[in-house]
Amino acid sequence: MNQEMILILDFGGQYNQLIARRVREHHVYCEIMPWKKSLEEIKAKNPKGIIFTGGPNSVYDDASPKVDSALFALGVPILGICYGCQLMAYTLGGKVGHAAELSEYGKAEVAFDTTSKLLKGIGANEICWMSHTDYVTELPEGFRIIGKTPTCPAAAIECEAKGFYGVQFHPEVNHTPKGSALIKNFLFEVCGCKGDWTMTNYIEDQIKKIREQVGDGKALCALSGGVDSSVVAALVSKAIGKQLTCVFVDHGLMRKNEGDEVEQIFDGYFDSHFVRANAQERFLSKLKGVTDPEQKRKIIGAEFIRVFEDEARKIGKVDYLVQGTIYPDIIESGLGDSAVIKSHHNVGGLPSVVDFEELIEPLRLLFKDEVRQMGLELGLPEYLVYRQPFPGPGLGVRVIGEVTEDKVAILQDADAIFREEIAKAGLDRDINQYFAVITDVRSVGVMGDFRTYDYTIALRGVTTTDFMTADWARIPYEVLDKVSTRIVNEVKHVNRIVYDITSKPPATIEFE
Ligand SMILES: Nc1ncnc2c1ncn2[C@@H]1O[C@H](COP(=O)(O)OP(=O)(O)OP(=O)(O)O)[C@@H](O)[C@H]1O
Ligand SMILES: O=c1[nH]c(=O)c2[nH+]cn([C@@H]3O[C@H](COP(=O)(O)O)[C@@H](O)[C@H]3O)c2[nH]1
Ligand SMILES: NC(=O)CC[C@H](N)C(=O)O
Ligand SMILES: [Mg+2]
Repeated sequence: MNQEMILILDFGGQYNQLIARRVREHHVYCEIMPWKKSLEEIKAKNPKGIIFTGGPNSVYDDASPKVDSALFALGVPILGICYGCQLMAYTLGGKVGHAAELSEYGKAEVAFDTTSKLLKGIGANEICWMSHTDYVTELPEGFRIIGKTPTCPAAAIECEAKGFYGVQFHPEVNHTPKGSALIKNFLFEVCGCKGDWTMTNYIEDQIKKIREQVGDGKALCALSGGVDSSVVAALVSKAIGKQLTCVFVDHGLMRKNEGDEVEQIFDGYFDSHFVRANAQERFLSKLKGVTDPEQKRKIIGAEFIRVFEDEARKIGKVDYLVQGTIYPDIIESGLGDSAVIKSHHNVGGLPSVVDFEELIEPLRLLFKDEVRQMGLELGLPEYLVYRQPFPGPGLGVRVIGEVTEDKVAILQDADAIFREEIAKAGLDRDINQYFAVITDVRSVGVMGDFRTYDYTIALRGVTTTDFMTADWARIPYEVLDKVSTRIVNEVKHVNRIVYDITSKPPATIEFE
């Protein structure tokens, strides 16, 4: 890719993803790189500008992350944020102090010197969001102060001649209303970016790259019908057409009619081969008698791989495996110094087992909303692009206890009614994920003067942006009432409906 790019050096701050989002919002491409990368690797990226992120450490600790001072001699503009600002000042010969009594957390009004390029169009007094204890006490040579608060004398600094800027506050968060404007100024006024990052260009670049990589080889794509794998299949099929085979594994744990729907949509949809592997019985027999959630997940994950291997063998020699890995997947798996959040047991284990030479992951640097945008540009219909996520293990983690054909069928019917009513009420875009769960609890009911002893269905609906934390959705009572009435009337062996009102944490989104 030869378009202009900004490099974000990650020092372990909590908002690093947000910095990347803010930069890309201005149509400038950027990548996050761990601070440990060598000067050579940084130079090889040929960045138009570098942003140092915040971080939990203090620069005067010997063990804290540092940068090669030669970085400052590359002639590339640098913006340091919080720890990044302190690190820049420290490395260039300034001083950084610690003042526990002067810690600033939250909003502060910063008085700016608006003659600075970085502050073009920004007011003389603006609210900015702070989160620090250390601060720059002595500027390096050639620097001047362009922003201060009563407690922080160097809230913003610059060395215009070299294109070095530092801010003690966090311009990337929404609590700094003019933060986006400041980042824009850094990109356009300081680094001279043009803003040439568009999804159309990115798609073209990726298609070219994939063609070069694959040559006349063959590739395989695990296609679930979910957003990420659908978009990646659309992209790769545009690049290499018939050299790609998409394999959809129907494990019998899909939502009602979903297996047929996926087949209907994707068989012949792309210019590639499509295979539906009907593996319902294989999965069910492996899951017989198993009740432990982790064991269920492991069995499903392993069986996925077996099915996949079988399909790969039928196709012959396959050199490449296409995956819909997206940026948050990578960040959550512990890129740089950010903490590992959770490794879900899904089909991520495929490449180590099946013999592929290389992975193709063209979405690995995109955020979910960018993936959706790509899907739309590639012509995928909105209902596919805006689907709610559906976990790889499927209903296997929504049937509590042993998975049986009967319980799966009851759950599919109840879940279909719930989803139908949510859509009818126009709530499907507001609630980020919603589904039914069949609990392993049976209880006594009375229906038509008879005693029943049947299952309890739990409904779950959450609002979330990142799926790492979530709140339970305030679904209107009338909608819940309708769903409840319909399920107990239309689905046999269900006599009780409950609604889950826990957030994550302490609960998780899925029950298992
Ligand atoms: N039933 C399936 N058949 C084939 N591949 C699958 C199946 N379920 C999951 N996968 C593979 O596992 C990957 C991870 O699943 P994941 O649910 O995270 O992504 P997705 O289904 O593509 O998108 P979404 O997050 O919207 O559900 C998928 O991209 C796909 O490659
Ligand atoms: O592809 C997947 N494979 C899995 O094994 C898996 N487990 C949970 N999820 C989805 O991840 C999000 C967070 O789920 P939890 O709060 O239950 O951990 C929610 O969106 C879940 O649906 C999975 N996705
Ligand atoms: N948010 C940050 O980057 C904090 C930097 C440094 N640890 C401080 O306390 O000042
Ligand atoms: Mg999925």
